[in-house]
Amino acid sequence: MSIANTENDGPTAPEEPTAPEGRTPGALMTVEGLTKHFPIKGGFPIKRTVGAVKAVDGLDLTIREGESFGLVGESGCGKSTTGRLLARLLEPTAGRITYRDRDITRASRRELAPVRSEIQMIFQDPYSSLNPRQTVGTIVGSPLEINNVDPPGGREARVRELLDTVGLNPEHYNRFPHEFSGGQRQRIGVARALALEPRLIIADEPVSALDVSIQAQVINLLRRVQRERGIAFLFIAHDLAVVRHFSQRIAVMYLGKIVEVGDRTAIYERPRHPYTHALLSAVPEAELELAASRAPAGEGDGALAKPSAEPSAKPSAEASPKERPPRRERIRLEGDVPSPSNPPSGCRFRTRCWKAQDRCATEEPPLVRVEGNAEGHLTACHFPEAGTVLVE
Ligand SMILES: Nc1ncnc2c1ncn2[C@@H]1O[C@H](COP(=O)(O)OP(=O)(O)OP(=O)(O)O)[C@@H](O)[C@H]1O
Repeated sequence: MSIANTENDGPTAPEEPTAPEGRTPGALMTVEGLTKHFPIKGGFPIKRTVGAVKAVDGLDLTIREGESFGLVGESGCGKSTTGRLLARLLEPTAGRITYRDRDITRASRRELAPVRSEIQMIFQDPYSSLNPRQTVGTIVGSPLEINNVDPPGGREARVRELLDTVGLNPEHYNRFPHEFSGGQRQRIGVARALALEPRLIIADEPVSALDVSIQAQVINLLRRVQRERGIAFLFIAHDLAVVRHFSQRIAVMYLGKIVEVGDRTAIYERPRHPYTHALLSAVPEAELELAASRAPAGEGDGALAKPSAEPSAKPSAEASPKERPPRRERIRLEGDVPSPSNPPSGCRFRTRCWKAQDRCATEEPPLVRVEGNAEGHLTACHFPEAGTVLVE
């Protein structure tokens, strides 16, 4: 997709997300060995567990205060399940989730109540995620009501303010979801997610169901609220151009596991895992450059990642040809993601990997910093790519 900067970011918006109240940015949520196996039932007349869908299978990651963390991978890799586990909408099979130094893995409903208000979700489908029988005012105000929050000035005033924040007319308070377009409905979802002033928003493919032109507007809205309010985001997507546009750090997921994680520049300019390389090569170069030219500057950003207030079809003028990342070899990934109920032994990607050798079938590669990787750039591969591969 191409990104048009149609959302007004506002002249006073800071360029980088900052932790609110001057707190030092640090770990907000840490996940260790997170696992979710869905049982497969079979047999007649008595149904028994005959297997398991290993949707998430030993995930380690950290989301820092105020950062936007991208999680990408093909359909069926376990991204949505991860998002729902982190929001504690699903019970993990194993592993640990720590939120602000508190282990919330097995927290009871009551213990979770204060955490739930700090962690909000935005869903993919703006049609099914809003109750068609409720007015916009009721939908956006429901988190306030459920949590018994009475903001100064009252709930209605707060909801109207939220509608204004997300670019909707506060006068539409009494309208119903069907009276809005897809993009506007997603804005309603964003307003609802903001109602309790969350610290973390888990956005599960928030623009995938929208028209390309509308996608850009919603992404720019999310970027703006992230920057202005210092909210951490877990941004789930299969589209690498979109994630680059939004996230400072990115994890690439394959069949329930993270295969590579690093800051944006490392992932896009020096991918080491063949799967990351393949995903990147599926995104047209022009889109990556365009997304890069619009991405907010952050740690590890290269010269391409200068924010641009004006939409432009060209890469950033600051980037000399020498500084631009070289073009990548095109790689066509054959076949589908194997079944998570019976993942390949060793490296799970080996059945689709052009570099696979015997060792890949017997030994699972750990997620580690490999030679030549920058700090924080981890790769799970026995035979990592040498860096960016030039075309011809
Ligand atoms: N409730 C469930 N019961 C059984 N299997 C499930 C359940 N939810 C998800 N799965 C399976 O877990 C695997 C991972 O699904 P998940 O939706 O997390 O992947 P994803 O990467 O988000 O893909 P998509 O982009 O298509 O949503 C899939 O094989 C899916 O069929």
